[in-house]
Amino acid sequence: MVLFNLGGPDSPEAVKPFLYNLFNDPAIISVPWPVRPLLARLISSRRAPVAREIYAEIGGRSPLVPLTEEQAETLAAAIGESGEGEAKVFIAMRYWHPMADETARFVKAYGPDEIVLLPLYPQFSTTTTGSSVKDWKRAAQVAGLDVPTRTVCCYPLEEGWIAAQADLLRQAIRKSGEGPVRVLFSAHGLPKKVIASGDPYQWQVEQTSAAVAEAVGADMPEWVVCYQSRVGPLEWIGPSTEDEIARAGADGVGLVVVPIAFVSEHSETLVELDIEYAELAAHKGVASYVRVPAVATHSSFVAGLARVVGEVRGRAAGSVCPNGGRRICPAVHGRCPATQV
Ligand SMILES: C=CC1=C(C)c2cc3[nH]c(cc4nc(cc5[nH]c(cc1n2)c(C)c5CCC(=O)O)C(CCC(=O)O)=C4C)c(C)c3C=C
Ligand SMILES: [Fe+2]
Ligand SMILES: [Fe+2]
Repeated sequence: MVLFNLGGPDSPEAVKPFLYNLFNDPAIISVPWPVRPLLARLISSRRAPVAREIYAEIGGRSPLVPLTEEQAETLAAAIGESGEGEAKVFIAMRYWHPMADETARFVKAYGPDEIVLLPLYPQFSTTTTGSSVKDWKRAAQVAGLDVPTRTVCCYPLEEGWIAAQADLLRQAIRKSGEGPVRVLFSAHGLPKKVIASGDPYQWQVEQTSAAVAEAVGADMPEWVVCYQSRVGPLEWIGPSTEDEIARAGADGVGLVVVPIAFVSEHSETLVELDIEYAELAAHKGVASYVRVPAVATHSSFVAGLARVVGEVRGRAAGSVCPNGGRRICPAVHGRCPATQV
């Protein structure tokens, strides 16, 4: 099994090459070669000092790889216990090490009889899962890895994932104390043109948020979906998390903020949500500000991942949609997005 995530710099020196890899991805910047690498060089040079300051707040490096390794170990143990048979779990990061080429060589040396590609992104986007799957296919070919492969597209409504989020949210609501509270489901944003070209991400984020709100049940306060982490000059989907924080201040409500598209902690949760947005909330007079932790190795989440893997193992090789393909994003696309990569 191969877990996909974005990856992050493991030292201050790695920030610029990590950003270069990110902006040189055609799924992130859709301009043709050779303009894209030139543009990527320019943007990564400009962004690096800002990004270095962000990572300096959390020790100069992203915790994403060690946290993903913990998820991999926990998932391997859960699959072992479920009686589904032996599973070795590898990780492949999209923009920093260990990247697909390195991982594909390790997988080849291990010699599996079947591979399951499992994104650590519950909602499908061409910019995340789509990009990782495409890169894996290239790397597997280079490594001479010719093994039946199943690709999980997404699991926005998976029972264990929803239960884990609802459990953590319920605890946070209890912590937030007296007074009216509003829940912000905050997801990483995307440029509007990505959504306009058929990306199901926003639709799936809304589906996840509604399912978590329903699972929390009677204790669920009013809630809204919003989008964080905007970079670049394009217009992004909204409302922005910053605007929602300002609105909460004006309305005199406290906030509980749920990272709804991230399953582990990294710069966008530990710096953006915990430092920058917490400061903004204080500045805007928001009565209280509680951030829900990422699901990480929550037992319900890991059990859910193990279930998704169990469902796709042994099926006909190719892309497998555990959500029923056509059913999951009817308003946005006709087929499972993973089959279109
Ligand atoms: C659901 C997850 C993510 C989507 C969708 C996504 C799209 C996207 N991201 C950028 C630009 C940047 N992202 C950066 C960091 C980053 N992004 C995600 C996830 C999604 N990105 C994660 C998990 C991280 C954190 C990495 C870590 O800390 O380990 C960064 C770098 C940090 C910074 O400079 O602020 C950039 C830049 C774009 C342009 C985009 C969609 C087009
Ligand atoms: Fe991002
Ligand atoms: Fe699908």
